[in-house]
Amino acid sequence: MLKITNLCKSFNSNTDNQINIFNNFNLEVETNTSTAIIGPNGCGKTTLFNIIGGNILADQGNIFLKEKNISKLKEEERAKYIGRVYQNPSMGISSSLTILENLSLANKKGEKFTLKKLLKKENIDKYIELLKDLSLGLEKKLDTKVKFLSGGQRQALSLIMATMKYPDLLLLDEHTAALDPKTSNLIMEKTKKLIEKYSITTIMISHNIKDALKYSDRIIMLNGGQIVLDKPSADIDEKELIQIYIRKFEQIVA
Ligand SMILES: Nc1ncnc2c1ncn2[C@@H]1O[C@H](COP(=O)(O)OP(=O)(O)OP(=O)(O)O)[C@@H](O)[C@H]1O
Repeated sequence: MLKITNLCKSFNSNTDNQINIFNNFNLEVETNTSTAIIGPNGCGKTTLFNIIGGNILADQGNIFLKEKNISKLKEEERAKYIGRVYQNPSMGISSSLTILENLSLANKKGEKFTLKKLLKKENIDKYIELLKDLSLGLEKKLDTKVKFLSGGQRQALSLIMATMKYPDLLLLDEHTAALDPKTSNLIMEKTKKLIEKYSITTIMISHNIKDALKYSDRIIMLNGGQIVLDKPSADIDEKELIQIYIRKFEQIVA
């Protein structure tokens, strides 16, 4: 359902600082699967997400989502089909707006709206149900500004905002990396629940090998803009994967 063909991307092209990230990169991801992408710092993971999400354009190549070529669509148009949660709990969410306002904005993603229409509380029951599902008590804080929420609460809210329009693809960019271990586990479990509930095709970037294996069907290891390992998660255990990682990169991120 997601198909990337012959992707090429360089930064600072034709300068002394040219960085070649992807050179004829190809990837296919099946519908309703969960893929984890691991790989060392700077190997191109976030760049891949930025290209899929339309934050940056590829130099060459095509991206098909459900057979539709989205390569030339603007970021706002792709947002109708693609949800994203970032590593930084303040990205993808407006700190100075309330929970209700953020949810209302997410609910109108990809649509034209007026401010009056946006703030209409017509969908409040839906928001309350979604928040109740998180079991974090956020449904009682609809009028609280997001800047007063903890990192974990923000990531949970970001998850709801990224999935409430049932995207064809969910991109999780190290979305628990800034959280303490307990909160990280909590958010991973909430993520799993949401993905399963809505059957969302997901790609997750993680430096946490354990989580990558536990929460995905497929593991892809990237290096130098190339896939150097591609296996069903069930076919590899944590120890083996860490050993491969060390062998390939001579560094460990467990
Ligand atoms: N807009 C940009 N302009 C110039 N160089 C960039 C830009 N975005 C990314 N890069 C470079 O491209 C390379 C890949 O970056 P990217 O963020 O995709 O790596 P990553 O695998 O996500 O790393 P990490 O695990 O640290 O998040 C890095 O060398 C980075 O400095």
